[in-house]
Amino acid sequence: MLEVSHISKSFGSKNVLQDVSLTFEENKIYGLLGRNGAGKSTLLNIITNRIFPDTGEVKIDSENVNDNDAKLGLMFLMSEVNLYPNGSTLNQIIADTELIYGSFDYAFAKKLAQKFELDLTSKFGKLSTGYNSIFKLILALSVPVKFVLLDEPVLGLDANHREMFYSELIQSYTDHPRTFIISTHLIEEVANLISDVIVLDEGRTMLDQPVEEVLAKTHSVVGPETDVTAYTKGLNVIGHDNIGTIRVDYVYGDLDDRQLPDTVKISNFDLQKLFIFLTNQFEGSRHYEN
Ligand SMILES: Nc1ncnc2c1ncn2[C@@H]1O[C@H](COP(=O)(O)OP(=O)(O)OP(=O)(O)O)[C@@H](O)[C@H]1O
Repeated sequence: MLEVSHISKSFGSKNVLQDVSLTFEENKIYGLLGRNGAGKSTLLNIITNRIFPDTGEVKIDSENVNDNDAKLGLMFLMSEVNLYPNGSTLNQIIADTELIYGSFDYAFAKKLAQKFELDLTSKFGKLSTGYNSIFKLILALSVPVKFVLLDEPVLGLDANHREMFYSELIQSYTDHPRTFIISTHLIEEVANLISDVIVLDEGRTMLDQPVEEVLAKTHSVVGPETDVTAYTKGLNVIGHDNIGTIRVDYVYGDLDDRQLPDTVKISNFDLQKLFIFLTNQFEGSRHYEN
């Protein structure tokens, strides 16, 4: 179990993370969502000890990860930052990675390189943006860690390669279950992949729940405007659409046993819509978990 407790971090006068506490359980796939600048990369960097929080701590199985090689070796962070020398070949970087992590799934890495048509004798610095991501993803999926953290994993990948990556990730997870934390803006693409969703908003935890539970609380209420607004009065309406005389109210939360008029229909809506409405709400109506 990976635990983040009361993490706060400022850069100058900007509070980037404010009292963030999260628990990442074994063998789950977490989607870490948030608008630009919400603090996602900062959080992933703090978890993996690349930067340090002002307050709070990160623990794996109750042990602080700070300067703790045994615990840090259980995590791998793939991010936009290039940690590898431009002049090294991909094979050399793989060998170095094996040294750091103690072992490496060469067969799997080779299979992936073949599938993505990546030549492992290429120099790292010569890779295109997409292939730079592909190589780092191959590393992330081939190292023997318990926690794989992916920060914008599909940056620069074309649609075919993104599909391939998602299916390889599912296959790899099925073969060797472990915990994934995936920070992404491509919510629709990961919606069927993730088991739990975390939304960071302006450095605070807005949502931290299993996807199934979250979706069960989404209700789009459709019908004639007066009937819809009368029905949703007092409910947590987080957004609405008007299509001519038809109104859709988007409700997040449990519905009570109020009478549903015949003219009004209710169904669930998706994670991306929920994310947009939640992170667009007026300052005063935003609800945080901390
Ligand atoms: N080293 C730094 N020095 C100063 N400010 C920083 C530093 N790193 C991050 N920030 C600021 O912290 C805030 C959060 O950045 P962060 O990269 O964590 O957000 P993010 O959620 O990953 O955003 P994006 O989705 O745009 O990548 C931003 O306002 C950013 O400018």
